[in-house]
Amino acid sequence: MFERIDYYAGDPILGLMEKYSADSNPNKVNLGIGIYYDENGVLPVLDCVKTAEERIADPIAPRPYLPMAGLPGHRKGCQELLFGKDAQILKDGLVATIATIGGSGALKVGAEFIHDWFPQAKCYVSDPTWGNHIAIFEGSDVEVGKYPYYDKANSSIKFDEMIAFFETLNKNDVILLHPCCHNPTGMDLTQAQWDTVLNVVKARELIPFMDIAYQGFGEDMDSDAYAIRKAVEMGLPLFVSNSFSKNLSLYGERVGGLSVVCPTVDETDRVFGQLNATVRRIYSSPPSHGGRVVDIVMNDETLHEQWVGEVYAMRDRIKAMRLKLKSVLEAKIPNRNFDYITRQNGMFSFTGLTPEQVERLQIEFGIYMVSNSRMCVAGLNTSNIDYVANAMADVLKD
Ligand SMILES: Cc1[nH+]cc(COP(=O)(O)O)c(/C=N/[C@@H](CC(=O)O)C(=O)O)c1O
Repeated sequence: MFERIDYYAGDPILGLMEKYSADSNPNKVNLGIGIYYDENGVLPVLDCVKTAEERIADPIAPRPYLPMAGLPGHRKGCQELLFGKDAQILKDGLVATIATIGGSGALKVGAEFIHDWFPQAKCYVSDPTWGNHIAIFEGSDVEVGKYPYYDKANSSIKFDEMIAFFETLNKNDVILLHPCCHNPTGMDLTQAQWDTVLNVVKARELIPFMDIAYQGFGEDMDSDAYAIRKAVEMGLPLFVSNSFSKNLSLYGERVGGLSVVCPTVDETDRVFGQLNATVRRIYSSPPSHGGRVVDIVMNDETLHEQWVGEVYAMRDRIKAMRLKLKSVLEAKIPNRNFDYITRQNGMFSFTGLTPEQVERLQIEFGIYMVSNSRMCVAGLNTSNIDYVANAMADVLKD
């Protein structure tokens, strides 16, 4: 019956977790999946989340279905985080926002919407990008192309090539953009470069789809949303998928959002309705527990302030690990340039190691990175960073 079904080769990122868990090496280090671990190598529960959880637990309430769009407070939290608390478009009711099953669910609903209502559109992703971007859009029968983005040889962005490529695209083509903390390269555009990109988007009437999964891990909550708010200022139509997995450390609660900025209230209503219809036919409604945590943390002023501080502490620890790794590697291999480690932003560093070197790190040292050479810097801490740097130096020297 099912003998013709293909075997699943596994996911290049999630599959690493299983390998890592099964590895008996006492020195093993997980630099694979984009998860924030604290200085003790533990996945933290944020204090603001603990408070929210206590409020949810006492008194414990029934668990009815949520609306297809999720809790209003979850949706409001997404909107104010992305566009700014006092954004005019929020006052004018020009943003259709739904709570989703993580950022992945937001991308899926967005891809389905594009497929249904912009059937001629192709979606272009950065080269390289988070692998699941391609799988999600192709899974919704949206043709996916790649735009030039990362220059491996110079650890830089192929900016002119990228702009020239965007200028060849057709009206309503979608370009999937990382507003901050690019996955997997960590290389972000400057604000001036974003202005140039958005001017081309406007001129070519492209559809910008911005996927922000690490807001707060780059510079700060507002700076990390620069591209989003600039697009709004320019009056562009805009899709934004956001994830609370990382910055609320709520990975398994599957909390995120999808927002669509529209020109008129009537169009916002139409889009909001179809987003609901799309949710209904895929997963019907989002999970309630995570939604309630998001609602409480995002809308309680004291907890929101505490949350921002906790995200910045995670951000700063990652930045400290970048500085330390760079200095240790520079000391060990003085003739090699490691500036890229501190020029990159957010959780990831694109180390430029070859697949063979990545494999050696895994087999000989129990150090797990993604095969494309992406390292999750948040997996480093003062206890393992010298071990990792020494191992990297070993494989780089040979
Ligand atoms: C850019 C980006 N967008 C969306 C997501 C999905 O987020 P979620 O809210 O968990 O559905 C991830 C997850 N990235 C990490 C984990 C994964 O691959 O699923 C990663 O890149 O390791 C991203 O890196």
